[in-house]
Amino acid sequence: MNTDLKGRNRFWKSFIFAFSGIYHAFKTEKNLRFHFAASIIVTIFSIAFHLQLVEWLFVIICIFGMFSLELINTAIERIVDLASPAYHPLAKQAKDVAAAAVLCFAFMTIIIGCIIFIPKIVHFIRLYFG
Ligand SMILES: Nc1ncnc2c1ncn2[C@@H]1O[C@H](COP(=O)(O)OP(=O)(O)OP(=O)(O)O)[C@@H](O)[C@H]1O
Repeated sequence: MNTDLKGRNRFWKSFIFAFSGIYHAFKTEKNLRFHFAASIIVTIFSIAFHLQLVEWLFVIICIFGMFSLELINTAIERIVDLASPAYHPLAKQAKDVAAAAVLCFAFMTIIIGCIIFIPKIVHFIRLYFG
């Protein structure tokens, strides 16, 4: 019973720690705030264009995937700053490779966004202005 309660406390505490991580990253990383603004705009467009279920799934994967990668990138930056405050070529590689992972995912989201939204935007323009 006692260990049950301890386990449950630990479970909720891990949520609180995770949310404080999100809060810290949001406060300090302007890229994360940019992604947040972009994801709100994409969500508004998704609602306006009445996306199909599969399209919504791709949009959700892109939004949350981007946030997750950006948070991991922030964690790597902090670890590198802690381990190597002075310049070191390995510290540079670690930060640059982590940033490259974010960039790769960002390219993927742009391609998926173009595949989903360009035909809908073209259809909209033809319907109302063509
Ligand atoms: N300790 C270090 N040793 C070597 N190169 C570094 C080190 N710290 C940063 N760099 C290089 O400088 C770049 C910018 O690092 P900086 O810490 O200013 O920004 P960041 O933490 O990578 O990104 P952000 O601006 O999103 O916080 C890194 O991508 C890396 O190439």
